[in-house]
Amino acid sequence: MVIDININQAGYGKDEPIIQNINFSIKEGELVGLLGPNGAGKSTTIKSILETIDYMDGSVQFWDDSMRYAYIPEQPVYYDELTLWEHIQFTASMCEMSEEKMKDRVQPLLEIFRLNKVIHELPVTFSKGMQQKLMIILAFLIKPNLYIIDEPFIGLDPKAMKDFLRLLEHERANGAGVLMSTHMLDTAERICDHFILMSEGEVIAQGTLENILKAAGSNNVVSLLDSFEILMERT
Ligand SMILES: Nc1ncnc2c1ncn2[C@@H]1O[C@H](COP(=O)(O)OP(=O)(O)OP(=O)(O)O)[C@@H](O)[C@H]1O
Repeated sequence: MVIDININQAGYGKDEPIIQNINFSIKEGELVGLLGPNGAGKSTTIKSILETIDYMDGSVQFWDDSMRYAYIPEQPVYYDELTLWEHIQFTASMCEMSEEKMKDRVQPLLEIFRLNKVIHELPVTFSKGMQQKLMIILAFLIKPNLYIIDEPFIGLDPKAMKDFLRLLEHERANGAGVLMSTHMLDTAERICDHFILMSEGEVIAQGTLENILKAAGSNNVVSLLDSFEILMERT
């Protein structure tokens, strides 16, 4: 087990809970998809896990204190005055990583994501996709126990997406867990082991694809998208 999440209520003010009764855990190597329409509460759930939410009643527990996570946000977050290389150095120093280890890990990533030529430039001059790649490189640099990824499928070009998923697969094989929020149900269906379907701040179904198809309860339901539509209609 990597993390156990039990959120009774959370939101942006104590009197107005936005999400309720969100309970799930993520095991080593598991990819859990957090799915739901706009406003369902996916980002609020992620903020609760990251403990950046204003109000939460519940608990978020890593299996042991030495575990750490990396968060890849949908909107890239960076320091305006630091270059790409300085971001890498700063992240490595926060993790007390040696310069040698940092270079070993980061060089292949810079090559894969084709950012070698801009290492001494400021991310503010990058395209959105390049900024997203910076977020991804920083996450893979620290090799966390848990990757928390908010909508990775918008902004990256097809090759970058393929490379990203391949690297993630490698991390999972080494025991990292992943929580990924997305609207891309066809891709989620292909890559996730577990699904959490949210609507209006609550979980309407969770489990394996088989569990979700079963919960939708129709013999004609063959895809995650179909099940989601049926389950949404019921709420
Ligand atoms: N900072 C905030 N203050 C108050 N309410 C907020 C805030 N951020 C989000 N909300 C509300 O919380 C609810 C859930 O929003 P959230 O961003 O968690 O949804 P989401 O599932 O991530 O949606 P999307 O797919 O559009 O990103 C929405 O009704 C939204 O208006």
